[in-house]
Amino acid sequence: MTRAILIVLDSVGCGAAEDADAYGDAGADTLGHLAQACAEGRGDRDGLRGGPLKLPNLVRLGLAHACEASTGRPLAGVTKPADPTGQFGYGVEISQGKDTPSGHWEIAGCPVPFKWGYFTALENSFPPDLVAAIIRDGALPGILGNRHASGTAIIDELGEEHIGTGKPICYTSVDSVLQIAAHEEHFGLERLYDLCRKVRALVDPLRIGRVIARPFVGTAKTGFSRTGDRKDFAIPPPNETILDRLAAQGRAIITVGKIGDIFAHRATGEEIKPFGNAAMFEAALDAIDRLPDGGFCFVNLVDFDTEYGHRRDVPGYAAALEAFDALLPRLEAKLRPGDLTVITADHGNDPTWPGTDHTREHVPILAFGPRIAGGPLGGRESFADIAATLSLHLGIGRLGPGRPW
Ligand SMILES: O=P(O)(O)O[C@H]1O[C@H](CO)[C@@H](O)[C@H]1O
Ligand SMILES: [Mn+2]
Ligand SMILES: [Mn+2]
Repeated sequence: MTRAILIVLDSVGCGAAEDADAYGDAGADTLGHLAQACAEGRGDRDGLRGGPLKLPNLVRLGLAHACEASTGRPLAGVTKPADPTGQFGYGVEISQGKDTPSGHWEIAGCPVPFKWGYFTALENSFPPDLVAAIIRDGALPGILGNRHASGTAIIDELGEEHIGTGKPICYTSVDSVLQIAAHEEHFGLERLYDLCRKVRALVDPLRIGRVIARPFVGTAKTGFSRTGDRKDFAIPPPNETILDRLAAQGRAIITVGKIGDIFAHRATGEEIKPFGNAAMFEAALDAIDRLPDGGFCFVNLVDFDTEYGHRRDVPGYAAALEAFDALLPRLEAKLRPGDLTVITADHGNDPTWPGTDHTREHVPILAFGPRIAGGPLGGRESFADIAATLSLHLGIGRLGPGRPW
């Protein structure tokens, strides 16, 4: 029997998609622009990192080849090996949107067949009847925000007023999200989760992908910071995913990071949710040790997106990728002969791009394992090719509309 390990590097896109223009993202390129910025010295930060982007293990597996296949341009400052040891290519998203659920569901074999609802108005983003229902169902004195915002900026701006008034901070973005920030101590964490559950029910008819609890701590004096207790309340995937098929066949499933939230906890097996990429990587290593034959380990590493992409932090993004790269050999050392590991991403979040939102991009696909011969996978017409390949590898019958490689 074989095992499969799927790692999503959240937001690590590799070049604008064919339809990026429709999203205002023509020319975006998370990995390409990151490498370019680092090669030009814009990725330097004292005490953190400096110089060109150094990803020797990912590049050995074929990352630079995958990027070049996607964009037609070499990754700046990165030397490509003659023969990558992994299978390498890139994926094109067929689902609409450029957010986490669409990307992950399509990777898992379930492209999104409908259009998401969005709150498009930059100010007064939520319709008055929704605001009234949130206040009523949440027994709230009112809400703050009610606009498009960056989550770190809006708690700096409204955190103090939130503490003083007891009104939670509600905001959105170009994604299909309604986010609620509230102070863990003054408002209460469980109360915030409870409010999010109520709001989840209110926005179901609007096809909003996620209601996201954004707890924070601190004071106006010390500054406010978000905690690791973020929780996403997603709608469930509309069709069968590889997780559903595996669970139905009694296979072992271990999910690490926010995978449980993204799939609305349906067939997500043993969920492990530590805080931060490093802790999640350790949890993934431990999961691989414990994963029995026929099992599936599905990991999301979110810091690239949350901590660095949305914050447009080039040195931070580069350092996080380099840290992941440095850990990869420990994962490779744990693989057994029948294992297949796939590393990919769910969308882009170009840290050099205007604004603070995701970017509609291709995603890199790297596949490797002790008995997997390296070579090109080309451009895959859907992220669902990943689920198709993994399902055949695991012997559960070809899953979803994707084409296996
Ligand atoms: O600025 P923060 O709160 O991190 O928000 C970001 O997080 C959401 C989920 O990824 C995105 O839609 C984006 O708006
Ligand atoms: Mn994401
Ligand atoms: Mn994001």
